[in-house]
Amino acid sequence: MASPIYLGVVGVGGVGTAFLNQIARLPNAPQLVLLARSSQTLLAPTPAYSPAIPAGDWATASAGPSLTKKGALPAEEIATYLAGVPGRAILVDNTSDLNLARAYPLFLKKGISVVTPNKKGFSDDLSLWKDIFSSATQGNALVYHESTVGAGLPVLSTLKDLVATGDEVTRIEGVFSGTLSFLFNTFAPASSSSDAQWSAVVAQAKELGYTEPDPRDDLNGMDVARKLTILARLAGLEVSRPDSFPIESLIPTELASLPSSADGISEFMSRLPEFDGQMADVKATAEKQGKVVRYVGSIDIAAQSVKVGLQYFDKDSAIAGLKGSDNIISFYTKRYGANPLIVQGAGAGSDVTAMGVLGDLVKVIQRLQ
Ligand SMILES: NC(=O)C1=CN([C@@H]2O[C@H](COP(=O)(O)OP(=O)(O)OC[C@H]3O[C@@H](n4cnc5c(N)ncnc54)[C@H](OP(=O)(O)O)[C@@H]3O)[C@@H](O)[C@H]2O)C=CC1
Ligand SMILES: N[C@@H](CC=O)C(=O)O
Ligand code: NA
Repeated sequence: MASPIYLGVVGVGGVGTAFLNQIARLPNAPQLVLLARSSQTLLAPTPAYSPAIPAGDWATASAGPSLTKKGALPAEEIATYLAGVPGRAILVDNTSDLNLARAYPLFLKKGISVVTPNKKGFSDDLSLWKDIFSSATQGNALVYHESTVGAGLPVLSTLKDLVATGDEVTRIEGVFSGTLSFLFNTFAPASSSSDAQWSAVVAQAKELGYTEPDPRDDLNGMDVARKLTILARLAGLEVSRPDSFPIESLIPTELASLPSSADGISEFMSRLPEFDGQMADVKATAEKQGKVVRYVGSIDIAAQSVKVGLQYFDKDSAIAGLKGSDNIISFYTKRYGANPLIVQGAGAGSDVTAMGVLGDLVKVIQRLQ
């Protein structure tokens, strides 16, 4: 008989909330026994791990007496709790926390599978990447992270299939940031004119839930660099760190040293309008050449090079014509020849990202049973 599956979810922000709403509508969903945010943890009482937490109505249930409430728990304690379930356990990490990602090997060695849209663990030191996958093998657990690149778009599954079936991937290129796509498509559209100020569009992208918890992680190019690091590693390149190649930042120099705290984010957002002229100049330079500016990335496998930054594009090109938060990712391979395999669609947003996380969860459940 199949083992019952139990779920621990960390993070109930934009993606976490959309994920919980989607799983609440899933038939035969696993039992949700742990739900944590930065300062609180909700647990199904042990030893029975019952009653479970209602995914779609956890806030109401947390006010009642039947669930255990604690403050923030260290990763070790979460892992010990999940390792004790009477079945198989899966951790869904819907945070962007590097420290939690650093604990994935601990979870995996205990047999707890990991599903996450959090890029940090897969794009930080190469040693962590190796530790994650060797720990999964050791613990007979699974790791899925489709939403770390292109949100819910089938980017990693496509690349893995190309590699696993023996195709030779030579180049991967495109637009990898939903936020930067939205910013440039709105601020410098190819098919119309726009009076939008850069800072106002940045605020809009944050409001729409496209940005990282700290929008500077999008504007400094690091989010794109992390995605390219993940893709390059899956394609076989041993990229040591996401900052091991040049990354063009769109953060005004004057604001570069603000602290990475909540206050630092607020000060950055409130002072950004002072520097709208800088991005207006970039846009005007492209326009003088009859082009538009876009933020793109590329990986050349043979040359072992990764590039991240601004480029000018003809107004009738596919990249210039993207809409909303769309990503476009082209895989050049030996089998596909001169016409790349292209994946395109929304590359940010809570619902599409949560879909990628839930799709991974469904795959893990199928493989564990
Ligand atoms: N938004 C998008 O379009 C996409 C997002 N992603 C990734 O999804 C992840 C989540 O993004 P998003 O939902 O937008 O972010 P949010 O900032 O909306 O939510 C983050 C959540 O994580 C919680 N959290 C942060 N640190 C910890 C911690 N140490 N322990 C427990 N909980 C913690 C926060 O707690 P609290 O509620 O207490 O603040 C919050 O609930 C990120 O890794 C992001 O890169 C990937 C693809 C697309
Ligand atoms: N902030 C990211 C979210 C998805 O990874 C982006 O804008 O692409
Ligand atoms: Na994806």
